[in-house]
Amino acid sequence: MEFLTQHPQQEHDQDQANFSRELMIIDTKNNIKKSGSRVQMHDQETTNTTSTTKKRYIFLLGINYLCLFVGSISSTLLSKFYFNHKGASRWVSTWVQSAGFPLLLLPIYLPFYVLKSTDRKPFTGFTPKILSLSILIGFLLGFNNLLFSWGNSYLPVSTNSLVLSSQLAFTLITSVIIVKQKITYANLNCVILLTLSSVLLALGSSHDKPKGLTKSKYLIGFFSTVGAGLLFALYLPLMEKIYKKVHCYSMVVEMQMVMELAATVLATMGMTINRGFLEMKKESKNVFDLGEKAYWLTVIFNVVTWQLCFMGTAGMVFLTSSLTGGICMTALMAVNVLGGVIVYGDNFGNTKIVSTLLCVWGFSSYLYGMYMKMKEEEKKKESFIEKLINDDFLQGQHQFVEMTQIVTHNGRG
Ligand SMILES: Nc1nc2[nH]cnc2c(=O)[nH]1
Repeated sequence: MEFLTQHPQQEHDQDQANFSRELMIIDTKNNIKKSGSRVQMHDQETTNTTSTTKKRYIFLLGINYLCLFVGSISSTLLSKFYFNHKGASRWVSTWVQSAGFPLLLLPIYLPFYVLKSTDRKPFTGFTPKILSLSILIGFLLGFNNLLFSWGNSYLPVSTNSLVLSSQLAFTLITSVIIVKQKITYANLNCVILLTLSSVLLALGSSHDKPKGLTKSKYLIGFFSTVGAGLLFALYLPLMEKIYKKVHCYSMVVEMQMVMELAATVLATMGMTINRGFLEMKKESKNVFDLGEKAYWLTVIFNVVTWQLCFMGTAGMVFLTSSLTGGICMTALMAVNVLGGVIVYGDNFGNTKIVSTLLCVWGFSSYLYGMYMKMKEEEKKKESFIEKLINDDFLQGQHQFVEMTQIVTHNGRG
């Protein structure tokens, strides 16, 4: 998708309203420059380009949110499916989170070689700095995946969710520090409501202790989950910061592939050292209670859905901001609970109902705030365009008067 090549360099704004506004203003300015004083014509051109850019932006945003939505819900349900049917390997559940990276070759190569919808050859925009940063962040993501799996496997569901609920608040803090995210009423209100919602969710979850949970294992699980929450809160704004140097969405997918590759190298080293691949074989033959075929299908679907989840997250961060990405992910936690109720018949008590309502309230008020802000920006943009057009028109008139004077003067001479 080459249409987002005009990523503004100086002012990478932190929400999608500003981002699309800037894209449109750049388009507008270019059109105005190109068309000189043919005000009527370029006015039409400007409107067309602006609405096309906006439509494409919204299309891409929709696709990414769909990936995040489908990926997050299905990977959560499938991870639970794996553990419910006696799968127990921490290394396997770490590895499946990144091993699907070759799937990203499809959106990377299809547009250039098959669809021919872009002139940009894949992997051409990488500088050594961007490449090494992608690898570094990939390792960080791999380590996060490991901690996330350890926390999931050692801690009771409720405690794990309770600790993870701090992740969004961490993300707010790190994005203020790293990308200078402004704290507004809308985002603070949303972070507080979603955090409250996750805390309630955790309190309303089952208190089943995994069998054989010793104090030391509990501590390992606790600190793993705290570490995972912190790392993820670091990962989101770091990606946003790097994306300031990225000029198109295609490159975001390519960077994502490099990151997932690095995370997979880490997970594969862990798997090899800890005999994870052998464990996988054993689990498939003797442990998984639905049989070998179901085991491998579960692994494959886990691999695919985790890729959707992470690609959706990266796209959301690029198209909006790290905080909005984090908010969208957290809001999906409540949907994940509903998924558990529908698919596994989990109970849906009062606490979960209140938690879901808080989540819907937090997320919808945030979306409404963004919508209002976008409208305000659009109004500002319209008056800005009008001013540009008028200036352009007046300049054209001025030049015309000057030329007439010269011609008249020369004619007289
Ligand atoms: N730390 C962390 N890792 C994840 N991996 C997938 N989802 C999450 C999440 O919400 N937090």
